[in-house]
Amino acid sequence: MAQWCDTIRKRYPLTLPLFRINMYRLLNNYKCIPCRKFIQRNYTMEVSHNVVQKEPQKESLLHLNDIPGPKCYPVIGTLHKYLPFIGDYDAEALDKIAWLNYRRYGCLVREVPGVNVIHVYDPDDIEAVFRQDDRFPARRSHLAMYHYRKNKPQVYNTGGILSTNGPEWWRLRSTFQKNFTSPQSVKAHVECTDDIAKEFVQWVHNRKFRCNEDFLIYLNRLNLEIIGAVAFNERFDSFSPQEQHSKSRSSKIIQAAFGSNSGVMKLDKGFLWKFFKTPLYRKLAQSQEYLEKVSTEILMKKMKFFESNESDNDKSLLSSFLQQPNIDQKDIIGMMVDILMAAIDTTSYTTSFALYHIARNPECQEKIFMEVESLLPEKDSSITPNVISKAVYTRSTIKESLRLNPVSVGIGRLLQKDIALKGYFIPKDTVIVTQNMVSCRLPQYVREPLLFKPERWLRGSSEYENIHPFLSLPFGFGPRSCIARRLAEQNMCIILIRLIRDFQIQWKGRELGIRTLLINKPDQPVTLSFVPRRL
Ligand code: HEM
Repeated sequence: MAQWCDTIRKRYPLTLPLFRINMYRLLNNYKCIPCRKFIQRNYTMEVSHNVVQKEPQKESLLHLNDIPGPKCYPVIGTLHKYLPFIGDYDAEALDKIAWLNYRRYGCLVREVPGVNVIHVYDPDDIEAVFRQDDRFPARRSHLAMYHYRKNKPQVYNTGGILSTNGPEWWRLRSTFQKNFTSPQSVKAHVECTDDIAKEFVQWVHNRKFRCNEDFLIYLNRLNLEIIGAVAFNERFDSFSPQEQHSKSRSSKIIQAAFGSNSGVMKLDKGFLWKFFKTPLYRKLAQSQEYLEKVSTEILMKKMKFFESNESDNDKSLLSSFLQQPNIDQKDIIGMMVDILMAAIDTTSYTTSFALYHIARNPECQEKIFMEVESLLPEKDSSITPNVISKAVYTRSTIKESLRLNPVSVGIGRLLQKDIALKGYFIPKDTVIVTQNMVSCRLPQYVREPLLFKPERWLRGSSEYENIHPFLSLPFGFGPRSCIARRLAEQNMCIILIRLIRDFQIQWKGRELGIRTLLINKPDQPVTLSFVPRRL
């Protein structure tokens, strides 16, 4: 204890002058207990990180309610922080709130927007959260969508893989993931993805972009085409003039995927939709209905195709789903809707940020080009799984872009067991949000964290850094992590290789920030220019 007090007295005047008076008052009044709390909150790097406890001893730990955070009132908890005019938190700027919370309260923060939510910033603690030996890791999210699907038993068996927890989630996950995760089945989609990427590059050549156009619109269309082909063996013809119309099928799917995703977090925080159909709930329901309709049509078509025994060349995920014995049509419809919801915005936003960083870092762009040129000496050489595995620099560019701009600020978990973090007792059923996006930008974890440096991920490079494995988790972690990680990384790699092989890309906008709508959306148009390369 004496050593801890010395640590505070030595370091505190330099680092936290504003809290000086309070600190000494606390030390005098409570001897070393506040000292312990203080260190737990602020100087956690110096305290033992051995936080993974098999059975945390509740009596010797601090209470959850003692975790620092915004003031909590009866009934409304900390929701007042999000109220217009009264609160200073903006629900579409969760990254900024996370910064504010970190600076105000330290690396473990408690908010109560209806339920206890603990924000975790230290990668050692993030590891402790994910290393719990859960059979069925759970999230408390997509609550309204779960409610909507459970009230439609004629269409769905469950709330779907995104929103369902427990053994029912595992039934879906263990069945569907076989086709998503095995390296062989993912590699089988390289050829068709490359064909679509080639068509897209040709379209960009012909299109002659104006500098103020939002490239995201077209990345959405591209990713709809790719996921349509890979998952359902279905083309949407999204780049045809008639499909560019806002009432076309492809436009409506893209709108419905966004309409489903964008309301999730606000609906999770609210509860009125449980009693009557609020406008946001109605928007979610309409979006889900449209995705259901399209999925059902595609499924029916595919089943007829199957019956006629013409499906031998069909390598789509849907074709393999239809051969699974322990799922039925309703499970498949749920999964198809989840795929449409989860695939388009995530991959398009991630690719937008990658292009943004690459365009703003010409040296990095040149290195990618050199790599791509050596792998594809002719522009129309095919991309193969071998090319992707050798595109090491391009892949580290994607990794670095996801470090700075992950699709979600962090990962949510509903604790399945009691745990201890930083000397606090965190009971089962508490919601944890790991704040990876903020932590990834902190200098104690990454050197020059705001610089875009793919080399920091490259083993063998002089700039390689041994980054904590739980710092950047863009696809989550463990059995509940993104089911399509390999596929998404492969798709992005193919898109980048194709675009950079043909164009020099320049950024024409201001600094790109995010709107946090479950999936972090660029906060302004993605304005790029594409200068064709001569070679
Ligand atoms: C760059 C692209 C993508 C990123 C960054 C991403 C990221 C994520 C993250 C962070 C999660 C939550 C993981 C967790 O809780 O541990 C997740 C879950 C999920 N993702 Fe992705 N994703 C991407 C693309 C896709 C695609 C293309 C699909 C579908 C084809 C997809 C389908 C899913 C599904 C179904 C889940 C829920 C898994 C479960 O709860 O068991 N994702 N994704």
